[in-house]
Amino acid sequence: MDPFRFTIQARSGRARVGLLTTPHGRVETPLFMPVGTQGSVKGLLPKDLKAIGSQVLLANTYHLLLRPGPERVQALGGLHRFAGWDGPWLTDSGGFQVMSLGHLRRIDEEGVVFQSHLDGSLIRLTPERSIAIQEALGADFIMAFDECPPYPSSPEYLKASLERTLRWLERSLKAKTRPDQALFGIAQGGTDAGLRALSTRETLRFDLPGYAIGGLAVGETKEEMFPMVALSTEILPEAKPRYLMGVGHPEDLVAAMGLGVDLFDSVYPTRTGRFGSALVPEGRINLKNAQYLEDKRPLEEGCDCYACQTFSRAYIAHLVRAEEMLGGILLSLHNLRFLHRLTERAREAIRQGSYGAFAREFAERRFGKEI
Ligand SMILES: Cc1ccc(CCc2c3nc[nH]c3cc3c(=O)[nH]c(N)nc23)cc1
Repeated sequence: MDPFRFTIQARSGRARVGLLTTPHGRVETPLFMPVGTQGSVKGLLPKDLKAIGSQVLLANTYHLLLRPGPERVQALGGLHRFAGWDGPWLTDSGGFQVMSLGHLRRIDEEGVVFQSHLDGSLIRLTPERSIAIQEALGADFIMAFDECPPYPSSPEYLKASLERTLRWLERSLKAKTRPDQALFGIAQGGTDAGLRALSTRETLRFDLPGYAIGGLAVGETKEEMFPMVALSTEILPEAKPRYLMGVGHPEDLVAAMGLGVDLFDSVYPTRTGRFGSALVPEGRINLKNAQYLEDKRPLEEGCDCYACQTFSRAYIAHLVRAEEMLGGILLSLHNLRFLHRLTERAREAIRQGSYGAFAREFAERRFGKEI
C-alpha cells in the first residue's frame, strides 16, 4: 500500500481538506509546518509543539550538513529519534539556503560549490549528494535539488535555470533509494507566467507523491506572487498535495488555501516572536511598545495557548524588555498556535462548504480596522 496516500476529504471552491498518510502518522491539510532549521524549532519543546497542534516539522539539509553532519544524525537513529519528534519531518534540499546563506562560489550543471557560513570551508552540493544527505537524515518528505533563482531575474536566466532544475529533478529521482520517503518536485519559473506554466507542466512529467511551488516568497510583491500561485494550482493535479514554500503570513495562508494550496512553511511566526511581536486577528502587536506594560489582557482574547491562558501582555512586554528568553519562547508558542488555529478553522470551514465566508470574516478583522 502506498505509504504516502493523499485523499481529499472535503472541498469548498478550490480549497480542500486532505488526509496525507506518512510512515510517521496521518496529517490533515491544509497545515502549517514550523521551521526547525537545525533540527530544533527555536526555543520550543517537541512536547509543546505537539500540544499546540504542530503536525510536520521542517529541517534543513544545508545546516545539518555543516553541523552535526548527516552521518552523525543517521548513526543516532535519524531525525525523528535525534530530535525527539516522532511525527513527520520534511527536509529542504539545501540549494535555497546556499543561495541565501552560504557564500555561493559557483553554480554549474554539476551542482553548486559554496563556502560554509560557519568555517568558510568549501562544500559541493549536487542532486545526488542532496538526496543522499536527506536519506541519511531520514525525513518523510524530501525535496528535489533545485535552484531558486534570485528575485528579480531576467526571463533568459529564469528559463535556463528552470531547465537545469528539471535536469536536477531527474538526477534527484534517480539517486533516490528509500521507498519510505516521498520526493517532491519543485516548480520554478519565477513570476513569469509562461515560464511558471512551463516549469510546472515539465515537473508534472515526473509522477511524484507531491509538488512544491518554489521560486516565490523571495521578495516579489503579493501582486506578483498570487497570480503564480493561482496558475500553479490550476495546472497541478488535484489528487496530489501542493506545498507553497516560504509562505507564512496569516493573510497569505488564507488566500493560498483558497487557491488550493495544502502545505505551508515559514520562519515568520517564530522569528517575529523572537523579535517581540505577537500575531493577532487584527495583524501583529509589538510587545516592545510601552502601551502594553499595563495591559492585563492576554496576547489574544480567546486563544487557548499556554501563553494566553497564563500570562498578560504586560508580563510578556516586561520579559521582552528584560530580554528574558521566556519572552521569545511564549511569543513563538502563541504565534505557531495562532497559525495552527487558523488552519484548523480553515479546515472546518471547508468541511462546512463555507470557505469563502471564512476568508471574508478573516479579511474584515485583519484589514477592517486599525489596531
Ligand atoms: C527548514 C526549511 C526552511 C525553509 C524551507 C523553504 C525554503 C524555500 C523558500 N522559502 C521562501 N521561498 C522559497 C523558495 C524555495 C525554493 O524555490 N526551493 C527550495 N528548495 N526552497 C525554497 C524549507 C525548509
